[in-house]
Amino acid sequence: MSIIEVKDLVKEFVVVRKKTGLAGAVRSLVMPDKKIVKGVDGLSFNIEQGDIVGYIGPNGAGKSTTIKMLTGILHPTSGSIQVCGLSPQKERKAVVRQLGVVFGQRTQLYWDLRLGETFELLKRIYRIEDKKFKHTLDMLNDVLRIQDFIDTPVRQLSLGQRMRGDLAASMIHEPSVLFLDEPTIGLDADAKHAIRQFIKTMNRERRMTVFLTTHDLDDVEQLCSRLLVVNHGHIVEEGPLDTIVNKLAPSRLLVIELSEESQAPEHLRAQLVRQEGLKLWYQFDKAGITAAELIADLSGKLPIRDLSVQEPDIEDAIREVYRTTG
Ligand SMILES: Nc1ncnc2c1ncn2[C@@H]1O[C@H](COP(=O)(O)OP(=O)(O)OP(=O)(O)O)[C@@H](O)[C@H]1O
Repeated sequence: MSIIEVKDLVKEFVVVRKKTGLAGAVRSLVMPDKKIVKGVDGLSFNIEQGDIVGYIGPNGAGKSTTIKMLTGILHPTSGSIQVCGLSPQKERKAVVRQLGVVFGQRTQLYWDLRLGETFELLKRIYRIEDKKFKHTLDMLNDVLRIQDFIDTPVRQLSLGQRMRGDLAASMIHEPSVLFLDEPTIGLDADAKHAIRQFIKTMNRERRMTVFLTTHDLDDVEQLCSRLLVVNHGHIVEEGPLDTIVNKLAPSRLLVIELSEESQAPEHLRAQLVRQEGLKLWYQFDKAGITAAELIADLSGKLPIRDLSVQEPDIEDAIREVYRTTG
């Protein structure tokens, strides 16, 4: 059984269009002009335990709406969700014990409490015994280095410290699934690195399943074993990042620098697309020939001084998915 199962999920929001002016306001009250907005529209996917899945899509694609339904905050209009074999809507209390949730744009911490007091409060809410609590906090401190600011009120924490505090708080009750909605947004390079290390460690050592939404493709590259690309509320691509990029942008470039001027040879499975002075660019498809084979073929015919292989741009490939499914 998959740890998360989503089938034919739909979430409709009713939006009332406001009319302008006093007469318009009165008319809106008597006869509201209602419009249905589909936040999620026929969404289906499964996630296996221990996966780190990147859930990506353009603005307004339905990512946050999905996370809110998976964590029981929102009720679907139709369709079914199972998380750890439970319904987040019907068995919310039991599901919440299994989940950690972090929203990068909004803290879950108590603004007026010190970070350590927040952890104490969560300990009581989840009824965690002293020994286990101390053990988990020590482990979280090892990875997230929260000890330095554990006595600081949450309102005074920097964004990076707050984010580490949020992640620690989401892990206090040792959940089996962690939902992260843009966990690295606005963070500097060091803080991003720390958060990514934390996610990798929790996944490796505790087999924790991670469901991650992000607009930062470095998060995706460094963390995710699998991607779900959502657009207009349903899945438009899925699979490992490499597979998606290879499918959309199969060409690579071999850039060769010559030691002396030479006639560039033709090649059956690569195309000479550019030549400038001592520099040559050959375009080739990974499925047709490997870079090693092409280099071996050309090195006998050309005086090569230096070379490099340019992989396709991941952002371009992902933008292409959004464009073609938009
Ligand atoms: N409470 C709401 N009332 C009305 N419409 C909503 C509501 N919440 C979301 N929507 C609409 O549902 C769609 C999906 O929104 P959602 O916030 O899930 O997108 P997202 O993929 O998380 O976007 P972003 O990357 O910008 O955060 C959008 O069209 C949005 O306007």
